[in-house]
Amino acid sequence: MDFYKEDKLKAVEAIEQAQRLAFAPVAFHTARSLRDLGVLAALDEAGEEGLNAEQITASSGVSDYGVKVLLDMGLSAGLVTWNQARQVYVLTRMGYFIQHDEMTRANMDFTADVCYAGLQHLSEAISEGKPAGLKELGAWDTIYQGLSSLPEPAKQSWFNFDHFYSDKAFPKLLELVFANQPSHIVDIGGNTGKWALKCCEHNPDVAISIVDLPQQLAMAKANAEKAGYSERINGVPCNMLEANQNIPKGADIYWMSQFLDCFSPKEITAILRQVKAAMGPDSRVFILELFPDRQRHEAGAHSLNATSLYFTCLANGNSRFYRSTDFIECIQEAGLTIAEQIDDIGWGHSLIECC
Ligand SMILES: C[S@@+](CC[C@H](N)C(=O)[O-])C[C@H]1O[C@@H](n2cnc3c(N)ncnc32)[C@H](O)[C@@H]1O
Repeated sequence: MDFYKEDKLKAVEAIEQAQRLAFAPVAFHTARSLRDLGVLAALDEAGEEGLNAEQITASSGVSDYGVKVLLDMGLSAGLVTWNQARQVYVLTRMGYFIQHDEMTRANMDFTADVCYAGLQHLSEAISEGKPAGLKELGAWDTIYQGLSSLPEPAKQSWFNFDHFYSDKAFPKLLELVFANQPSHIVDIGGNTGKWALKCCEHNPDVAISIVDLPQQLAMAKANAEKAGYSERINGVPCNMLEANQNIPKGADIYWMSQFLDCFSPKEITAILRQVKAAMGPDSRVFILELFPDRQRHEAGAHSLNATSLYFTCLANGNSRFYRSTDFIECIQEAGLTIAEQIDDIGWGHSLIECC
């Protein structure tokens, strides 16, 4: 990956960065507290004039001690600047993004509510090949069995994170997927049914079969019913890790969005073989994934590499966001042929079409 080919830091910068990393959890929680306690909002409203500690206390209700101890760390973390002459704090651009940017919020809440407690078990997860941090959320073997019953706020943050990334990609994806007017789409790992609902809204005739674990399907079915699409969306309970007979056969499209990254390479190949066996002569497979090595910006690769460790520590212990080169090997091993790959959809998704 081109972003990472050289060591760019001089020694003095490297030791400074090492300290930033050593205290990174403190900076993280400081930023989140400043956001959630309304301190960043108060500073945002004040603009370039800034506010002194007394004014921030008056506007946010946070104690004088709280304002000063948090904002002094905020200075070190780059969230605010300090005007010595006027004794005021001023919000920086980074502070602005922590307060307002939707992607930053989705990432931060996911990290805090879903991953943070579990990540302390990372070495154990790597040694055992199991999601050793998941016990911090519930007593399941993998997070997928527990998705519909995650405790709050983890549940909300998990779904916000997942949907944030898929929602942005939907308009372009609908255009690509409906180019050949499919009448039956099988959405494997269809989750809450968001994609199925979008497809039904987009096209009045298409029918969707959502294939997912039984406990997940209840939520998808309820959503389909609520939207008035229960006749066009059906649920197929199915554990794709078991040899299945019940994946609908001969559909126009087999759709897998952010699904295959939930599995190990061996499992991905086995799942794709099952899909291939269900395909008819004109069926197409569309795989929507996020690949660290296909990102335009280093921040994209950074986010994906970090999220991979959620898979390690909390999801199932053996999956990740793969490099595209590794992923393509699984597709080829399953006997599928790649017809097209389109990168840079939404927030950095890649769509692979296979036949
Ligand atoms: C990360 S979500 C993807 C959701 C959705 N497709 C999207 O793009 O937002 C993964 C989905 O795969 C489902 N899943 C995980 N393991 C599965 C399995 N063994 N068999 C069937 N579905 C599974 C989960 O229940 C979940 O709905």
